[in-house]
Amino acid sequence: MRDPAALFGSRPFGRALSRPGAGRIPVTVVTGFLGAGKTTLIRAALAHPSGARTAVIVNEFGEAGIDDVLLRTSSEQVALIGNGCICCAAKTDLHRALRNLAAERETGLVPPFDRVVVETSGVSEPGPLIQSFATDRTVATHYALEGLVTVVDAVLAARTREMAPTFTEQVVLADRILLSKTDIAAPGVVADLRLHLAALNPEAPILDAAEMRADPTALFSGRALKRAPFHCDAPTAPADSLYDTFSLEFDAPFDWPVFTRIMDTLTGLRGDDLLRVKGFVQVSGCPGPVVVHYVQHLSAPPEELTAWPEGTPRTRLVFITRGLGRARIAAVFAAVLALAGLAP
Ligand SMILES: Nc1nc2c(ncn2[C@@H]2O[C@H](COP(=O)(O)OP(=O)(O)OP(=O)(O)O)[C@@H](O)[C@H]2O)c(=O)[nH]1
Repeated sequence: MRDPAALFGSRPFGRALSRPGAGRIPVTVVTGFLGAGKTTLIRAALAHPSGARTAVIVNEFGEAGIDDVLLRTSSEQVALIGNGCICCAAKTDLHRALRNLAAERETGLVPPFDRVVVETSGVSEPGPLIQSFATDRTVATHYALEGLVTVVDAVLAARTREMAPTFTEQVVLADRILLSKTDIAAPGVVADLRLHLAALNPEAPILDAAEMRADPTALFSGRALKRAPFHCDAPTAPADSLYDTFSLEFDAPFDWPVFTRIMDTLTGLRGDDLLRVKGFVQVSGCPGPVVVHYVQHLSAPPEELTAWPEGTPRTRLVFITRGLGRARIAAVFAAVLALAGLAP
């Protein structure tokens, strides 16, 4: 591995909204639509020794924090903020988290850290977030925004850009674009996507997320931050109004085949509208939770953790859908469980 410290390095980019100065803490913002691979990227970066003194701020869109639990295994300092997007209304949560982190760092209340990574929720508009680094005096005093990295899902990008305006904003404002899931995308799709992304944002290098995860050196080297192209004085439609977000919890453990049948039914019937499902499943015979991820029609291989991270073992699933409410999803769970002779 080359010098991985450059991943979080304090070398400023040429033009920055707040110029990194002595003592300021560099901040890297990672954005990308729901399920694009932001947490996967950050976990990989934190797993490297150079990521040891990194604080992570996670903004999750959903009722229950899943990413923060996964990231906690890699960083000593993880803060979960809000339950929604970081946009005009919610950015104060980010300010508060950054201010608290700075204060706690000075008083030694938190383990020492040299840099901060902010994982935005998949539906966040990054413009107001970037702007806030220049407009909030306390934040600007303590922090220097180093870069905006946007992760783009190579399999689902075409579909996502049709349904979500935030996708385009995330690409246009990026200093680095990372293509994830190129390992499972058709080569022609990847080539077309590269052309589309290059047309949207000719300045940002388009890199492979898997390569960045293996060797993060090139991720943040020597690019200028773009200036946010708009102001947030005028109220914008809150991104979360486009989506239904809720969680479902179950006390009884699932038989794995029954759980997969439920999820196959859901993705088969309404995969287009099932934007994101993630969570911990309590599976009969497994001592720890099984971490599951679904992004529209795609499901990832489940990951079994050795122990429950917190609290009583129980299944906890976060859903982010387009027009599918809690009751409809719960009905599918109930129907398949009933077919299997089990009560929900
Ligand atoms: N095959 C493949 N899967 C990937 C890649 N990157 C991420 N994934 C999978 O995609 C799923 C979603 O990844 P996450 O890292 O949780 O995505 P995210 O952007 O943090 O998701 P949200 O926070 O919910 O918006 C997980 O199952 C990952 O294992 C990749 O490059 N290739």
